[in-house]
Amino acid sequence: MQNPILFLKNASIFQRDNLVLSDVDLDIQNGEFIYIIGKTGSGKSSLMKTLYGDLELKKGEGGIVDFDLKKLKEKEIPFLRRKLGIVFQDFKLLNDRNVEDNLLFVLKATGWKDKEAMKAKINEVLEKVGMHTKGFKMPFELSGGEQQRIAIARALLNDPELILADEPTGNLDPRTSVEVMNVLEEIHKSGKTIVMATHDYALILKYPHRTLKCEGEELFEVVQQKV
Ligand SMILES: Nc1ncnc2c1ncn2[C@@H]1O[C@H](COP(=O)(O)OP(=O)(O)OP(=O)(O)O)[C@@H](O)[C@H]1O
Repeated sequence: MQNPILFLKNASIFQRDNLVLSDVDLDIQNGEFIYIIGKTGSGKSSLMKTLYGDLELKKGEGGIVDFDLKKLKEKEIPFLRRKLGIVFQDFKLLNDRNVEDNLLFVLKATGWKDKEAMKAKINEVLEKVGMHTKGFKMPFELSGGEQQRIAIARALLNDPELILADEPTGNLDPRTSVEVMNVLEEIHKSGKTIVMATHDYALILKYPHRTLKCEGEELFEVVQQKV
């Protein structure tokens, strides 16, 4: 078997000094789509934050896209995040500039210089999420589902191997959630690995994938019927 794109071994997840999850063992292979489910406060976001370096891995071992989470230094975090695409529940678009400039901002911040290459990349990611005609729009002129699609496009800018999506449909109505989920499914089919935290059980029944549950300070795999 190849090296996992993401693993945790005997890991404990903390918020400050409070233990949120203990003895977490996790192995995710390239190309998988994984759900992390669990009630509010069960630790889904804390787990995701540990994976993108927002919370320190204080106990246990962990690796993600060739970075050692245990040894991760503050100055390495931006480089880790360039290899990840991160999608949040609340989109986090910059409201003072249009869609294209939101994407341009990220490209420039991550070292892109060539204007034509940046333009082509922006078109490519907008095309992928079906938003290529909306580049001139301001974020507040878009619906929630459209804003999330732009946020997904933004996550794709640096060709990440792995996408971490924390409740990406949490602010969306059921129909819009399905639209956004279809976009994530397409991205998965193109070969990307996706880890998605959600408490939307309707979605995971409609789009079944390996599912891990946070409960009682533990993370364990569940079969769909018991979800
Ligand atoms: N910044 C913080 N400081 C201290 N404790 C926190 C912080 N953020 C979360 N917690 C606590 O950590 C635990 C896990 O929270 P977390 O946000 O990971 O849960 P969650 O499963 O993502 O919940 P939700 O579905 O509501 O987002 C909770 O008990 C929460 O109160």
